[in-house]
Amino acid sequence: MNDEWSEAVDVRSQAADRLLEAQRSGKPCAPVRDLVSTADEGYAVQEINTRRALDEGRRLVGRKIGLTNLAVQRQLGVDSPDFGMLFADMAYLDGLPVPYGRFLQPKAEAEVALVLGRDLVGGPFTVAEVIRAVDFVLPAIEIVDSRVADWDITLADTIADNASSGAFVLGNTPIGLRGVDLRLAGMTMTRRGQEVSTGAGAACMGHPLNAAVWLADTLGAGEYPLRAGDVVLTGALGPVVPVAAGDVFEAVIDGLGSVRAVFA
Ligand SMILES: C=C/C=C(\O)C(=O)O
Repeated sequence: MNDEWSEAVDVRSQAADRLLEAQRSGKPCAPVRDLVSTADEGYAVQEINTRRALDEGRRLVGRKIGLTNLAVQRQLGVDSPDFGMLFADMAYLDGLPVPYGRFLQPKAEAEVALVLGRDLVGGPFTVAEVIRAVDFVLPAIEIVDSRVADWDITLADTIADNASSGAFVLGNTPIGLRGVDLRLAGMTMTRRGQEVSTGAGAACMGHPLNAAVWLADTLGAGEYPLRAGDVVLTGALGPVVPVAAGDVFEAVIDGLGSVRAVFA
């Protein structure tokens, strides 16, 4: 290893350590953009903490796609999608308690979740190949969280921070893609009965399957391609909403049904 290379590795490890310590201590940290500035560097940091998670025995069960919605990009001041890893311990059941205390600064967003029945290795993929790989679709609430204080994030910060992922709740009624127009599917999310976010499938890169093709292509040739059984959270359909302890969110997506996140 030359000096320049080992210095880059060291800097990325420092960024990964800072984010992991924030997660473990429950105390948000400073952004990591003093250490990493590009998307690629952010993914290198994310991968360090992914390896640590896998080494600890956490099970990879899917991916989230983030920043697919122009409104969300504007909210966060970024201009491209990204992805993060979903582990089994991040999954909660529809309508059952989600422990508020596991998050630092949680926000909720409603999404279309795809569950794959086939691997998507290699690529690039056509939309037809991705459709054939989707076993079923579910409504989902993703709880995003940032280890970075006050959500003061750039694209590199959020990518390094596992795309600001926190947890997710899936609906319980699987629906086939046949006959569902995800582009036109409207979404309404309420908090304690009050409407707080609305949108439609088209808000997610024009169609949630476009986001899925982007993800499959991005991961297909890498170390962690999409596999049969993986959950893919395709990205927020409407504005992201802050969560307080005791909140109950319900998201309804036309054609897919509903899902509830109940914060204990
Ligand atoms: C910061 C996270 C954003 C997302 O998860 C999203 O846009 O879906």
